[in-house]
Amino acid sequence: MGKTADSPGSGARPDPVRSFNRWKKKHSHGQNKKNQLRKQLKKPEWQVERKGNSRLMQNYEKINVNEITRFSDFSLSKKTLKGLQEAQYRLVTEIQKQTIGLALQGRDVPGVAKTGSGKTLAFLVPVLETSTDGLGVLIISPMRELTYQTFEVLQKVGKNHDFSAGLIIGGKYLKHEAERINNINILVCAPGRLLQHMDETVSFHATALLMLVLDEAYRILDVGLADTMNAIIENLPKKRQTLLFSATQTISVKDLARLSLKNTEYVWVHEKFCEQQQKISVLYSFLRRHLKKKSIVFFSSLFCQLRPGISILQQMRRMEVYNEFVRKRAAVLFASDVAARGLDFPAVNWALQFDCPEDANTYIHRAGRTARYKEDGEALLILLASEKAIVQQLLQKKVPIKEIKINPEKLTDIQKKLESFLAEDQDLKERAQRCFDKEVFDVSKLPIPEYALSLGLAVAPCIRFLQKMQKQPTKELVMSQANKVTEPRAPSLTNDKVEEFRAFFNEKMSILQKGGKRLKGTEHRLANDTSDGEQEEEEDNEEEMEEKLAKAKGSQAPSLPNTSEAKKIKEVPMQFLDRDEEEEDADFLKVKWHNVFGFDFKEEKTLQKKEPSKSSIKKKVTKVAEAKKVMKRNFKANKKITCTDEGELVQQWPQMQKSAIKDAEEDDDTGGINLDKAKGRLQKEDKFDKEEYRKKIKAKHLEKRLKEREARREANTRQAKAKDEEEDFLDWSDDDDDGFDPSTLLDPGKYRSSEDSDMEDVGPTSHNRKKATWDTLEPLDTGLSLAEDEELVLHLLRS
Ligand SMILES: Nc1ncnc2c1ncn2[C@@H]1O[C@H](COP(=O)(O)OP(=O)(O)OP(=O)(O)O)[C@@H](O)[C@H]1O
Repeated sequence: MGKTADSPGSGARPDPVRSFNRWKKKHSHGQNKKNQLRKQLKKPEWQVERKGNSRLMQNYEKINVNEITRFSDFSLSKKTLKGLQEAQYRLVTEIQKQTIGLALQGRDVPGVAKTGSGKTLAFLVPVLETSTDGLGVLIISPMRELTYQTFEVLQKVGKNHDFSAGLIIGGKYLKHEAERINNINILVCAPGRLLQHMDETVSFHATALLMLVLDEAYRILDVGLADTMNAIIENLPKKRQTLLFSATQTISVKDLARLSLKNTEYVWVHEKFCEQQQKISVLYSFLRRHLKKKSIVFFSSLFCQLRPGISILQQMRRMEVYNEFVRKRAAVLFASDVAARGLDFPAVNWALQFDCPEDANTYIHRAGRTARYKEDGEALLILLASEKAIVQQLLQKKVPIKEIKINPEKLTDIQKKLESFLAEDQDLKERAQRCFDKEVFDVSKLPIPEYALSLGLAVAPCIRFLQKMQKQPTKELVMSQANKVTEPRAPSLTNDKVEEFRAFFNEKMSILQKGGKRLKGTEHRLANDTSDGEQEEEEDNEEEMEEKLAKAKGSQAPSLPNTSEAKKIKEVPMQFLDRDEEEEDADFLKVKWHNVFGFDFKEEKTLQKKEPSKSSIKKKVTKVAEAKKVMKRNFKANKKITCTDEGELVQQWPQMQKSAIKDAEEDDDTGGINLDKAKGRLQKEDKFDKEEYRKKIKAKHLEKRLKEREARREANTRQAKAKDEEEDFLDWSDDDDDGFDPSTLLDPGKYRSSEDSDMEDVGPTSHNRKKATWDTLEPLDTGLSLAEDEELVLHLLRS
């Protein structure tokens, strides 16, 4: 019998479905076990991240600056790279290229680069790559506006990170800040408020600090903030990384020591040209480092015309200066181009060209003052970016040039020294200010603030003609318009800048003019002008500004979800981002970016733009209002008192009221100016002055006439005497009648007519003489009153 397919038998195949199910059960059981095991083995996210970070950190040492073009070329975390990409930052700027790698390697980096070169990201990227528990990073900026800006960028680029970041900007909400400041990993702040928390907030400490960043370090380390910064630094751990960023100004070696910088790499990013305001420091530093050499420093003739305080041309003409320079082994001669041609100075080590030569030929002549005959010598040309055209000319002339980078560590910044010299010496200061004289050169093409600094002037003088020039189109402009040339002369002070400054100034003024307690405080500080007044003033202003901000924010309240939140915002005008408390409890390390007060910077900005604050509306200040303001301040002018010949003390300035009518108004202390009364008083004063003046003139006339009469009388006496002598002579020559010539006698008529005298009758011609006299005699106008004439006559009669 045959087997059916269904019948079970010993050789029957197992049911595939059942066996699959059995296999599946077994396999999934194993898989579950594996999964469970895997789960057990899995590390927390933060641990994984740390591991990744340490892998990245191993790559830091391999960073090669020359190979960096994009942020992704650095060994950065995914979160930072994502943030950078989302903010459209891909390629690095020069300062970022030069500093980020060094900072990641843990070096202290003082970085100097011009404004707008991307310094903010240069320090924020390393900040974001610093993993931290507690307060790990402090970013200090000198001004409130800067802290805002920095915080905005930090918020944008670091949004994928889990740190908490906070911005404290001062104001009266110290307590509110104090409650939250401890939960911050990255703190952006201004120095004054930070120190206040260090002093007053018991729970606040920075013992775990890993990185200190000073933005605009030059200003933070300035004398005005020196005490505050020293106190802050005392509260920070010594073992930390420090990044300092500054625009154009050098950071002195002393300051670097103050911050106890170690393992420092100075980064100086410039276009390999000298900055205008550095020129003088470069020259000074060069000379200090070549004290045993003989150098000639060439200034352009223009510089000589500017009278830098030493008569350069004159000295060049003087042979003894020439001889002395030749004789000395080490000396510096300041020279103009006159010396560049022809004069032979043996053994000059350096020909230094402080001002760019007019052309390649002048360069060659100047450089030719060194390396004469078989001697060695070197030539150095200090070039500004605006003078780079000369490089091309020199290359054309086949002059070999080598670019030298200034080593900032060896550069002595004498800016402050220059400024203090000028502060002490008014004459020197005036000379420096005169350097802006338009006769000398085209000041409109100057970078004014930089040029002022290079002359030691902290503030550029007011250049009226330049402002006028900006208002009126120049000839060139008119011509260029006629020729449809679109590039007019570009004055360096734009109207926008002037307007910007004016708005800023008005705002500051309006803050000062506010009434109430605060104003009194401000006045007090102004009068006392304490040494750290600058900082206090800044913080006080900050408080005022913050009040304004609060007002602006108050008006924003309706757009907020509920009133309690709105109240919160109103109460806390500063941005203070910290971690959410609930979240903090749940996961201590995982702290999200969270804007507690729901404050939107953009909204804030547009709000400020849309709603011009009272202060930004330009107020027309009348002279009367200004005078009142000055009166309220109770300033007292200096007195100038001189001593007359008679020993009487006379007050010259301020002029005293001399009129007899010293009105009772003086006692009228109503606090304002009564214009009508003041006018009346001035008129009376004027009348009194005129009378006094007239009297003085009359007295002078009288004196003059008396003198004239005296002189005439003396002349008459002399003539009478001469006549006597003549008569004597005639008597004596009586014997010799033939020798007498009557024509030698004086013509008495002539004599008389020339005199308006009423003297005695002298002989037979007296009648004629009298007639002649009366014919020509005009009635005498003494210019005096009748009484005075009488007095004069009496005086004459008496004498
Ligand atoms: N790598 C980059 N790619 C594109 N834009 C950048 C980059 N770095 C910075 N910027 C932009 O350049 C501008 C200037 O940058 P930043 O404010 O950092 O300059 P700064 O040197 O700090 O200037 P200041 O001294 O005036 O503060 C900013 O608008 C910034 O967004």
